[in-house]
Parts: sequence; C-alpha cells; structure tokens
Amino acid sequence: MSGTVLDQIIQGVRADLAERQRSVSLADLKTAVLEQPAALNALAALQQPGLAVIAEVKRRSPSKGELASIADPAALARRYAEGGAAVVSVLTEERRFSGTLEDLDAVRAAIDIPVLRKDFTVDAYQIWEARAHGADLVLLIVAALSDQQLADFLALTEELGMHALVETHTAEEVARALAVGARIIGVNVRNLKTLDVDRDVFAPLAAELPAGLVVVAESGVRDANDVARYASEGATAILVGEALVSDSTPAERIAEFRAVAAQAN
Ligand SMILES: O=C(O)c1ccccc1NCC(=O)[C@H](O)[C@H](O)COP(=O)(O)O
Repeated sequence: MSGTVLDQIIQGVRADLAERQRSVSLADLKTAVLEQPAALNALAALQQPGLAVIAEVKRRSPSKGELASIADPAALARRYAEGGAAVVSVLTEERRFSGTLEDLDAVRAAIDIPVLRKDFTVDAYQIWEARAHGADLVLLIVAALSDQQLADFLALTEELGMHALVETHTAEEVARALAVGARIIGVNVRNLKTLDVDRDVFAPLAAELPAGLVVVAESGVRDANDVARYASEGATAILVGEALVSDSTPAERIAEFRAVAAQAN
C-alpha cells in the first residue's frame, strides 16, 4: 500500500463506505435523519466557561495499536459525562481504530451531551450517516479535503443542524479552515501523514486564530501538565483519547484536567 498513513486510512475508509452505500441508500439515510431529534448544540457546549473536554472512545490506533477493549462504550461515555466532559467523541472507523456506528448509537442513547462522530469524512454520505445515528458534531480534516469539499461539507453539516470540528495541522490548513468560516478549529499535534506527535505545533497555530473561536488542542494529552500547557497557549478545549481510555478513573481525570486549566488561566 502506498502514500502517507492518512492516504492509506482513507483508502480503507472509501472501501468500507462503498460497502455501506450498497446496503443503505442515501434516501434511507435521509428518512432516518427526519426521525432523529434535533442535534444538540455542540458549539454552545464547547463555549461554556472553562476548558471544554472532548473525551474520546478510542479502542486502538495506528500509532499505538490496542489501547483498551471498551466492551461497553455507553458506560464509558456516561463516566465521561459524569466527569464534566462537554462532548463525547466516538471513533467510528473500523479498520484502524476498531470503532463502529453501533458504538455511536450506544453512546448517543446513553448520554445527553453532544456527541462527535469521529471519522475520516470524504463524502457527504458520511455526514448524513452521522446525523442519522444521532451525532451532533462531525470531524472535517482539512488535509483530507479540497477547499470545495471543505466548504460543501461544512455547509451540509450546518444545514443538518450540526457543527463541525475542522482539524488542522499547519498554518496553511489553518488559513483554509478560516477561509470557509469554521467556528470550531482543532489543531492536531499528531501529524496524520507520519504519526509524529509534536506538542510544539500547537502554540504558533493557536496564535493565528482570532478570538471568539473554539480552539481545540487535539492529541498528545498525557497528564495535567500537558493540559496546563495547552490552556496557557490558547486552547479553549482539548480532545483526549488514550489518556482517558487507559485510565481506571476517567471521570476524575476529566475533572482534574478542567481544574488544572482553570488555574493555568
Ligand atoms: O491516534 C492515532 O494514531 C491516529 C493516527 C492516524 C490518524 C488519526 C489518529 N488519531 C485520531 C486523533 O486525532 C486522536 O484520536 C485524538 O486526537 C486523541 O488523541 P490521543 O489523546 O493522543 O489519543
């Protein structure tokens, strides 16, 4: 298989997507969307005072392999919500992350805070699918999309009453996210093309972002020191996977992260 890690992931995502498209038509998804309650306001949840925590349900990853078995994603999501998470992120990519749309359904049914469908969005079908499964927020990775796709997918997301976490990793990607009017911008310190994690990536990119946006520091949060650092560098939210799924008391960890950030500012 050739190309970057991101290219390889997307190749698998497209193959799995084609399979789902064969079994569930877009028309059926649109009907399912009509039957869903309105999306929760993830933007408002992320704008509440204090550092917002997006807590991720993540079983495995290309960089670390197996992280946690997570037999009951709903139970984990409830613990995240009890700890004060603003949003729960559910990885639904199957090949590399062992996530499923069933995980999304289970989490959606278990909590009443916004849910992020975390996947590699390359087709509008996935946005309809996210809403049909109760998601309030979708991920748009700038590196994986053209400017036109980014604008179209953001517009569709908002038409469906959801919000988008628009993920960047470079100054050029930040400029592209701003150009389409993204209001929730993530800076992923993990380079999805190489898997390198470099926490120094966050501060200069966060400094480019105008006040009033939700600025999410994504990846590489190991402990309270990392949280304090991201908060002092301008993060208004953090997205945490590994540190929470490998902790026996994730609710307490989230509460600790929020308390630490309050002191850092
Ligand atoms: O986590 C990976 O190895 C990974 C590899 C390739 C593409 C995406 C990847 N992760 C997605 C994420 O952005 C993270 O799950 C998320 O930011 C949480 O990261 P962490 O707290 O470091 O688990």
